[in-house]
Amino acid sequence: MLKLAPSILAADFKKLGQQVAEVSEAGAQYIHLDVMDGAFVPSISFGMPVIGSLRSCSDRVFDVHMMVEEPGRYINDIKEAGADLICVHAEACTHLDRTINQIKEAGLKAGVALNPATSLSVLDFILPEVDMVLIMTVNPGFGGQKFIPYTLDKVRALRRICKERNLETDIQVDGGVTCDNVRELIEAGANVFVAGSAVFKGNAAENTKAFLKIFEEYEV
Ligand SMILES: O=C(CO)[C@@H](O)[C@H](O)COP(=O)(O)O
Repeated sequence: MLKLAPSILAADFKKLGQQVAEVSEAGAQYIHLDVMDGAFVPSISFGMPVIGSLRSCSDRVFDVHMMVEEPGRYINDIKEAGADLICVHAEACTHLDRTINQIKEAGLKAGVALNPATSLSVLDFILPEVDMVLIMTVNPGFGGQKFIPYTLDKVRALRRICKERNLETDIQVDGGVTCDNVRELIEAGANVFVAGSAVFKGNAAENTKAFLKIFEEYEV
């Protein structure tokens, strides 16, 4: 199933709860929450208190993207705040296997994220252990960036590897995703689509529905 994960980084923070409720009611399956520490990425966003206070605004999957050095330090706190899925960067974990296990032992879905230039080979051994791989389609740290075209080949290659290994791993893409390029991403093999600006700039409910309408073209 194709899923939309609106990234609240692009939402109007003055009315965050309302915006999260709007995209949830419009049918978005996930809410994407970008946690940034100012070290792994240049910017600082928000953390547990914000995630916790948004939890009552939506019953959708809370998909927390940790752009944080050594995210293993925060797994239990993020779970307590209301996460359903935690995605950590391979580049930010000295002990990726341990961190993935921490997430799973906490009873949450586990994802691993890769920066655009990071090779898929880092997934060789961990792939069967994760529920989702996040292929960054921009360099992480900011919303509103331009999609990096070579990441499409990376998505294609990862879907091929998953098929060869008989794995139904979710492939999430994040950065510069719009209604104009989402078909190409679907055809490349992605099935979870993070969109910040393309959802929250303008009418968030209408933009959500526009993505979901495109997804219907692919549902059998
Ligand atoms: O993780 C990130 C940025 O690091 C993303 O989730 C962005 O928030 C996506 O924003 P758009 O490119 O869709 O505006």
